[in-house]
Amino acid sequence: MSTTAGFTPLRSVLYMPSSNERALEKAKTIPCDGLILDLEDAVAPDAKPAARESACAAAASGEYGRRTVTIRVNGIGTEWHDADLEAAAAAGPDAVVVPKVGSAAEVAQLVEALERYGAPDRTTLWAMVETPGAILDALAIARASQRLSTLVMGTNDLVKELYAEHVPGRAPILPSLHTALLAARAAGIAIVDGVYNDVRDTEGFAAECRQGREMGFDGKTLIHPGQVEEANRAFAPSAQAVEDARGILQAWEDGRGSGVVTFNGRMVENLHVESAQRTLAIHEAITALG
Ligand SMILES: CC(C)(COP(=O)(O)OP(=O)(O)OC[C@H]1O[C@@H](n2cnc3c(N)ncnc32)[C@H](O)[C@@H]1OP(=O)(O)O)[C@@H](O)C(=O)NCCC(=O)NCCSC(=O)C[C@H](O)C(=O)O
Ligand SMILES: [Mg+2]
Repeated sequence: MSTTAGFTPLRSVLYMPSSNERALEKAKTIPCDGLILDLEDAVAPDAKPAARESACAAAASGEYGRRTVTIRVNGIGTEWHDADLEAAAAAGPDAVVVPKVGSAAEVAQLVEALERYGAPDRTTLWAMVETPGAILDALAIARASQRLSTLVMGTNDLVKELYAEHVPGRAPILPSLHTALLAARAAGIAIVDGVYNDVRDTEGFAAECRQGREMGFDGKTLIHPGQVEEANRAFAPSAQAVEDARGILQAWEDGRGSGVVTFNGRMVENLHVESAQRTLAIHEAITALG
């Protein structure tokens, strides 16, 4: 995991079935910010024990460089959950991703289990919010533990549970996306958007990245290496945004002492300075990835 001044880029977080050895190998060269080694939906029941071993070996290998490496375990209440969590805790990935987290009490239960199984302090918890109950309890979930660092949208399950439909623009789930975003920001944690299922539809994917960025997501979860480049571009500050941020800081510096200045004809107050500083911190963290 690569972090600059406490900021870890999560523009592109790629799922891969942990049962797919080729994908696990290929991931070492894919320029994504994060990996989710999946044990849940992408792995058939009879392949789960072997996939668990492969995911844990990969996470413990140290062969994924600067990428944030996570393991998605099977959900609470499934026959695989306890063994997944115990093995993942011992492997010590950057995070353990838990699907279908439903309440703050479940977060507390997961954190207690990670500690009981000896997970290193560096291993955080990522909670997937993908059920109606999780959306309605999103703030309590997001604030439930210091160990919870990230919310992950599960938009396939959400659409399924709502009896909704996948449509361009995502109108049926926008209230849910906003609610989860509000919760993450109120709790001061990261949040990544859901996946785009049509790996051939590059235009639709780019539009959804743009929408996610404009809403405030830190990045997007992905299902195919071909989606990485666009997500990295969409969730990074543009060259213009970086230039503007530098200009705002300079204008503020030049007008030292006054509570309001202008930059390119636009009003600049302290809050705009804070946004500019955040933009530059993100830009520096991304640049440091090399
Ligand atoms: C979607 C896929 C099944 C498509 O597979 P395929 O048609 O085989 O892809 P390609 O032939 O284009 O693959 C080209 C090469 O890239 C490698 N590859 C493909 N996908 C990945 C990947 N995700 N990570 C790493 N490498 C990947 C292939 O191995 C090929 O390599 P090579 O042979 O060397 O050329 C497939 O992309 C796939 O399985 N994707 C991941 C599916 C997944 O993990 N799903 C679960 C998570 S989504 C979800 O559940 C979200 C949430 O819970 C919700 O509710 O929304
Ligand atoms: Mg799901």
